[in-house]
Amino acid sequence: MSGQALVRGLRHVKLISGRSWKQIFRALIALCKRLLGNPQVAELLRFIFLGTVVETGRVIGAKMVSMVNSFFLVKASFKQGELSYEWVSAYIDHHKVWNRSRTFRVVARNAEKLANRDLALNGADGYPDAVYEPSAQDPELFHWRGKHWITISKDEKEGATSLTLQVWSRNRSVLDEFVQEARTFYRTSTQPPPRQDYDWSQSLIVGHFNQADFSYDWVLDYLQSENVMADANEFTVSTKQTDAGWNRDDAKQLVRYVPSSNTKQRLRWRGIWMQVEFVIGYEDGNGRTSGGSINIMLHSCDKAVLGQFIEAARIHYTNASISRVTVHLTDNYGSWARAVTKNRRAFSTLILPNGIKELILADAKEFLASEEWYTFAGVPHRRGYLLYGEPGTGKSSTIHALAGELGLEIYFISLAAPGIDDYTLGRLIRDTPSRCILLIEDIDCAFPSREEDPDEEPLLDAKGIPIPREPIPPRSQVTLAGLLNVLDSVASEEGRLTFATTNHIEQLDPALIRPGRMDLKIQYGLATTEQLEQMFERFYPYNDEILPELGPSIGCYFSKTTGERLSPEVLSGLAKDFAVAIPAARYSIAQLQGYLLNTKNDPEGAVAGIGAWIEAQEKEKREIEELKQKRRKEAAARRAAEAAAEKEFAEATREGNRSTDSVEETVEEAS
Ligand SMILES: Nc1ncnc2c1ncn2[C@@H]1O[C@H](COP(=O)(O)OP(=O)(O)OP(=O)(O)O)[C@@H](O)[C@H]1O
Repeated sequence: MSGQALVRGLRHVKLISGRSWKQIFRALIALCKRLLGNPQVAELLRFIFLGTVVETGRVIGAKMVSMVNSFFLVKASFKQGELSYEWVSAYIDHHKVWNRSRTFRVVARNAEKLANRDLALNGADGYPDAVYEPSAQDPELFHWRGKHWITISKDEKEGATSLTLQVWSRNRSVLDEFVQEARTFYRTSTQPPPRQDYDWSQSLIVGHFNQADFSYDWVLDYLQSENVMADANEFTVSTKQTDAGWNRDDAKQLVRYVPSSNTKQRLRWRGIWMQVEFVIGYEDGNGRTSGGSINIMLHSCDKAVLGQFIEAARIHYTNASISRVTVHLTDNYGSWARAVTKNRRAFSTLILPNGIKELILADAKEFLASEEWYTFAGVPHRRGYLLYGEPGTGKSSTIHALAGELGLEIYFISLAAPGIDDYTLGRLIRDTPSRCILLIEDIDCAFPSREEDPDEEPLLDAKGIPIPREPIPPRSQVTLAGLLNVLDSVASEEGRLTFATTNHIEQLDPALIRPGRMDLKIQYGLATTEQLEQMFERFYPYNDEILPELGPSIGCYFSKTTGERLSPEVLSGLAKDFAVAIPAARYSIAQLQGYLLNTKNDPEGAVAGIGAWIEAQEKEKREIEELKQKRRKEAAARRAAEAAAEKEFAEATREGNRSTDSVEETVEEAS
């Protein structure tokens, strides 16, 4: 439009002000005619009209397509991280939907473990195979059950994958059936589900078992028996026999495959898939691990299944421990750490003076069997045993053998262990089950001690009066009051056998060993002649079933001089010679066991060499005694010198004070 036309138009607008509507309308029509007469304006209006028609057509077309879609298509999307994604994904993999695809991501995997092995280029040379994994791609058409067409597309956005299904059907039930079938396929598949990092606690049952809890041991043991490591490919190789691992029961196996931290294994248990995650704890200064856990994700949302699993684990554990004794140990933080299991020690292998073994066993059995009586009589159902005496005389061995005999687990507490104080001791005891053996070793370390040595020079003060010695502070943070509290607590009333051992009964407070806390006190002494004879017979038994031609074996020994097999009579004679050759109550069984281990297959040699061994022992004892005497004398001389120096200093100070006083007096007199 030219500038003149615009000016003319505006002039016209001015003219219309104050006129009637009819005149205004006429003026507008005249203006439009004049504008339409302009070819550029006419062109612009034509464009606007055409654009409006095309856009309206497009919108109507899209609306119609969407109407048709919603009429003939059912659409569903599945997002990775959801269990439903896994169902559909596994199902379409199984139906090889992606095999016709032409867009892949090539990865290196062990083809044997793949659900869709057809997508792998098998090598079978022990090296990973090239595997074609379907990647985000154009939709695939899947002819499901031969009658329904489903378009499947896979999208990857910001690392998250989703599947979109479009079912070509008027009926939504086709989609329902498809999802249902995928779900059933996944649940019943013999192919392990892929390892998952997602938190599915909303849809599946997840159980956490902490190392500090006893259920951890049950579950760990059970999982090993169920061969949970079968599909693992990440291990920590351990040669430590205390580490529970794969091949644990094979004694010949030198290395064990312990699950690596945070590895996830799949296991099918009674038809239900479960994913097991091992979280390995940290190792404390004593080489024990704590803080670990086992997390189990059951492919079920029935809580009862978890209960059944735990019960199965518990029963398995109990059965397995019939031939073994479980010892629970504490960690540095005052909690029960993982248990160790030891082979059961036969009660018959204990060599104790006549009747002692039988007495302990009968007493413990009677106690366990009389729970009702205790309740009836209103007496706390607990029993305390104090085993005291020289080191190496069989106190700990008795408790281990008894635990095996009674099928009880041992809860071992060392009062001197770091982290054990009154509070943690109480907590530990509360956390033990009823019917177990609570073993408190070296109970004396909770008390201040002072080893009185009769030969030691008494320490005298300046006036020559003996100074009482400072008691050596206890090695434990547990106080007597704390210990008594724990022994008397309600938690100790549930059929628990408390065993305490000490080498120094004289250091124990009488309150601790009174009946009710320590009901049976048994002294363990150095080996008697009778025990020595029994010990020899245990080391060199005579076994009729072993033929001499089979060579030396347990129960078959040959004379070094004649080469003949030693008869039972000869062995019995040797046992007597051995026992009388050793002074009674002079050596512990542990010491003699050490000696006999050197002559395991040579009973004659054991008897022949015992004299020299005793001589060496006595010589060693004498030397130690002499060294002790020497140290004592040195210490006494040092103390005497210190006392003399102190005395001299005190006298010099007194002398100095006297002379100062006399100088002051002289000065005063002079003034
Ligand atoms: N009376 C015994 N019968 C059988 N074996 C024994 C006996 N005494 C000691 N032994 C053997 O000696 C070793 C040490 O024994 P044990 O640990 O039971 O002694 P202890 O009295 O508990 O010693 P400590 O007071 O030092 O703890 C074990 O290998 C055990 O087999």
